[in-house]
Amino acid sequence: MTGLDPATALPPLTSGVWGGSWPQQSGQRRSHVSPAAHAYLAPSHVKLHRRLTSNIPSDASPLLTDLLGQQHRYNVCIMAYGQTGSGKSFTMLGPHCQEEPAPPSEPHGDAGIIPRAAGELFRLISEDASRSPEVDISIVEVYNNDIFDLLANDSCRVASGVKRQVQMTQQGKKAACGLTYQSVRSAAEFLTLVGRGLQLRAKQPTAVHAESSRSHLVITVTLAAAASPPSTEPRQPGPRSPATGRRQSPPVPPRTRGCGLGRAAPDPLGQVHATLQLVDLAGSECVGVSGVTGPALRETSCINRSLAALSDVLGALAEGRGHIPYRNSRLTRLLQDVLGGDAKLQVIVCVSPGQRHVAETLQSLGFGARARQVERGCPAPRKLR
Ligand SMILES: Nc1ncnc2c1ncn2[C@@H]1O[C@H](COP(=O)(O)OP(=O)(O)OP(=O)(O)O)[C@@H](O)[C@H]1O
Repeated sequence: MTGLDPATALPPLTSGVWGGSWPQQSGQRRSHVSPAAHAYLAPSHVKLHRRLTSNIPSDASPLLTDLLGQQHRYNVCIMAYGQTGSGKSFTMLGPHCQEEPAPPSEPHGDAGIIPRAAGELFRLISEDASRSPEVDISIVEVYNNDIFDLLANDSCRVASGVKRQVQMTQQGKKAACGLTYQSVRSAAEFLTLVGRGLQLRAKQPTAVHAESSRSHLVITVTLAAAASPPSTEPRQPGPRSPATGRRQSPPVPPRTRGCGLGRAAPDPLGQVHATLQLVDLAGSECVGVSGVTGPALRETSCINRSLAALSDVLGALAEGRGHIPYRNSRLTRLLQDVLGGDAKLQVIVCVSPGQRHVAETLQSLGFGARARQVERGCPAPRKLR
């Protein structure tokens, strides 16, 4: 545990949703960002997350309901932001967040947003068997301003731990090409894949955090019309995980897509109805405090630069500038569609209560305030076919 300093702790911060509602019809105004889409503006959702309390927001559920709405559907992105060691991975993945996340055992327990979202997603899907979408996930990390596909079934990766780099496209809204998408049919399968991706995620001990994530983790879930009716054949159970003892999913062949991340759009492999992105950002870091040198220093520099680019994008969106600097970093390029596009975006700001982290805390709160000021097009709901 890091970043905690009870002796000098600041008074508890209030936890709550800022600007968490969508505008009424009368309050809507047109977007500067995507006028062609005739989108309407709505505040980003920004939540202040306080450590050492029941700190896992359990209200990802309404967003998932939007994702699978009966009448309309929206793309959704939930991201955790904060200084290194402030609890982002704990918030997104839950305790033991370097391993396969555990499904929530109780409603107000410590399970992270990602296992909660996975459970809720499949619960909602099971409620309406008539419209069972095909659920695919991709997992990438942005490391040293490069994008790596953590699900790539690459013999090179198995042999040497080298991850496959994903090429960026030059134009259009799609941010990455050639990503591996794996089909999942249950929350357990979903979390098994997340666990697999996490094993490859770059980590490095620093003076602030012994298991500091050195990359931004982006999990993208796409929901598409099922290509064929669900099979009635009973599925063979998979082998048990040696680490958790839970059953693993039997292997489903992965596939790659020409373009993976982005807003719901027709796709060569099926009709994508909605996209959910779950983002555990790497932590902002003061080099003097984290004490990193050598390659870790380069990582820190890339993390800080990409977070600054993210902040710049939010600033430009908040001010309604004509040019939004998405291209200044791969992270913002990858998240372009959810930042300036038609997704519902929830930002969770993680802060440490320690007095010695007050500068970073203020910086993080500034980021949250900036995100909250962003007013984008109220997503044009996706009509169901
Ligand atoms: N609410 C909490 N209760 C108990 N322990 C927590 C809580 N939040 C975070 N921790 C612990 O604090 C440490 C740092 O948390 P975490 O790894 O989530 O930070 P982080 O913000 O993701 O850091 P980095 O950006 O460096 O990866 C971990 O050991 C984690 O288990």
